[in-house]
Amino acid sequence: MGDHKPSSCSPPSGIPDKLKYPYLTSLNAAQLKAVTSPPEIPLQILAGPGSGKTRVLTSRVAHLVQYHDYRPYEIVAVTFTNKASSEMKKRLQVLLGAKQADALVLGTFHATCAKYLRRYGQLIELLNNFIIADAEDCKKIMSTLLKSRKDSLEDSRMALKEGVVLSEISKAKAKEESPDQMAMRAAQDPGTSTNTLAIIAELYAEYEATLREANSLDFDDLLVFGLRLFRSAPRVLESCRHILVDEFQDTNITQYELMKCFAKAHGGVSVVGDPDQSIYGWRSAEVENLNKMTNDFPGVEAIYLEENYRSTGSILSAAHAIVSQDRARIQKNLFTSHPRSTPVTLKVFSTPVIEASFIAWEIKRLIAYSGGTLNYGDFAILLRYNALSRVIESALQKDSIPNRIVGGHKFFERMEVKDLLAYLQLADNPGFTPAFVRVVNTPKRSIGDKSISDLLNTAKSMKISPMELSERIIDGEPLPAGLKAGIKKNLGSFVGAVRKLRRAAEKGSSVGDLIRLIIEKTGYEEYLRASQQDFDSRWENVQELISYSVIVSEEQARLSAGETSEGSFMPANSAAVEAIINRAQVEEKIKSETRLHPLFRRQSSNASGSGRSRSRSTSVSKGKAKTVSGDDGVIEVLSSDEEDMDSKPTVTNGIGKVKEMVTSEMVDDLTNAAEK
Ligand SMILES: Nc1ncnc2c1ncn2[C@@H]1O[C@H](COP(=O)(O)OP(=O)(O)OP(=O)(O)O)[C@@H](O)[C@H]1O
Repeated sequence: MGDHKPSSCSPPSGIPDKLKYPYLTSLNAAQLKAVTSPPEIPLQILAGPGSGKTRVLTSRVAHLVQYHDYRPYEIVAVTFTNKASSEMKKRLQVLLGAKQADALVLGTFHATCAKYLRRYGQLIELLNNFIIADAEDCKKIMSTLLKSRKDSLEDSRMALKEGVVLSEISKAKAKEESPDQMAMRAAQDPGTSTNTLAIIAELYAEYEATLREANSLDFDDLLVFGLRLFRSAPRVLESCRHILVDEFQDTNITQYELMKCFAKAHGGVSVVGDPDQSIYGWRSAEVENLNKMTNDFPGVEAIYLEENYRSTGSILSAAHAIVSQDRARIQKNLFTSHPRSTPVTLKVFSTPVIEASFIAWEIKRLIAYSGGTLNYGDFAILLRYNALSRVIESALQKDSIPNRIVGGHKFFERMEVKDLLAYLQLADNPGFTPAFVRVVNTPKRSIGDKSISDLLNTAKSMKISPMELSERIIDGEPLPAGLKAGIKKNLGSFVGAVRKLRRAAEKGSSVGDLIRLIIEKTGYEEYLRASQQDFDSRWENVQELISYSVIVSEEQARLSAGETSEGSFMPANSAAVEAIINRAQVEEKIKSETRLHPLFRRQSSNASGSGRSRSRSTSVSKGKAKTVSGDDGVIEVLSSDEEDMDSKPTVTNGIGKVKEMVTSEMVDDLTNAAEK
């Protein structure tokens, strides 16, 4: 650690006169101790939720200025988000006045580093007019790099997406790992995913070169280059006498190193954090930084803020009963002067379905009990992971409780669920074009938009389905005019997978086994892993779909016991496939009540269908599966893509290109199948 330089104005001992420093009057004893702790003693403020840490942090800054006579520019205060820093600034403007508050170095780690790099970047050969590449810019760079490797990636059946590669690069930068070091890591650990890592390391090197050529820094570079600057020219931080870090539990290795650089000149450091609230492990946060600080800064003082001003006593004791089971946890005992109030209820259910029904029932009960003071918008349901939403969505829908998934899609609207259902639909009904469009190139098989539109156009002119056309091509029929010779090779694995699926279905494989077969024959798991950042969550959805199919199959078996299903395509499992698809359809029905998809509108106005009606609609009624009257049960499974297209303009652009080449009916199909 750097040498301690005594503060120019040593603090008088004891607690200052509160009347002279009004911000001290609203603090409790622990808060007061934290705010007035001598600035040269490294300080950890361990603050529980709702214990006033923002108040303490801002008061401490005010105290450094007003009591210890620090110049505002000698204080660096780092927050985790821009929102938090503007909130802090507002409060400091009140405490110190606008002029002094504006002179503080206040912002996120990224913004603070950017400030120093603009001023001193030339010391590390960085032009000070560098451009900060935002997420969209980075995606474009990576997309160009991936395109230039398209053939080799396809040869090795690798479907790398920009987001996945960028996320790996970001993780590497968070721990100061260079492209060469990443390549070494890949070489040391052989395996399939390591092969992917080796390619990512190469892309990382190319990505860095592209950024440097354009005099650009991405967000992570701001930290990496900041660190480089502060290490090679520590004098630029001479003026920093005290650094304060908010949400310290969420700092990563690079941010911790930055903090050390800021504290080096004068040793003044205060951090506020709560290890119990560390939620950014997935973004390289190192809760260990709290322990590291104890070693790196001798004499660290820890002050605990344990009085909670936000929650009732019951909520606090329930929370404590849970977190205190972590033996390695830094002990904190939150208390509150609020009453205990209504106890927290813990209910244990024998099945997820019963649990979900209870949740729906309880919401209705509480609304009725509140005499209208509560409504649906006042309830939140937290889930441990995404895949759990399926049962709960189902229960809420049964009880007509309107709901939305925050920050994601409903279960049956999720990409992976729709992909797998589309394969089932295609095996079941080869004439169903939207399913064909959705999965003919999923996972990637080098069948681009142009090839798909050629297939659709040719099939239409031959009055057959594109699936049938694909099968004929694979069976050796002469390639119709308008199709490129290479298409046969690329269609091979797709047709093969659909046929295997169809055969298994005819033999009566369960729906769960059919889904497993799709995954195996198409390499869907590997595809998801390589193309989706949130692979784990998506894979859980796949597992949930399999579990759901088992439940539905059992229900269907009970319902149709004793009935024969003569002439149906998949005798043993058709009703289950239907029921799953209809479940997705019901979801869509609810959504389309307010926003009808064009394709759905057409179906509604022409219920007899346009040749896309399901070949086995009879088996639905036989199996007594829940249907939506008058609609083609399958069309709607894909129609929720409209929402995805709204939110992802690049996809719309891609579709726009295809639209020029196909008929309007096909456009609807393509529109339905577009996603990602
Ligand atoms: N000493 C105090 N006396 C009365 N109210 C207080 C005191 N300290 C904090 N509060 C109140 O407690 C609430 C939480 O404060 P604050 O937002 O500063 O907490 P926090 O610890 O930053 O919260 P979070 O859990 O969001 O991190 C606020 O309404 C604040 O006004």
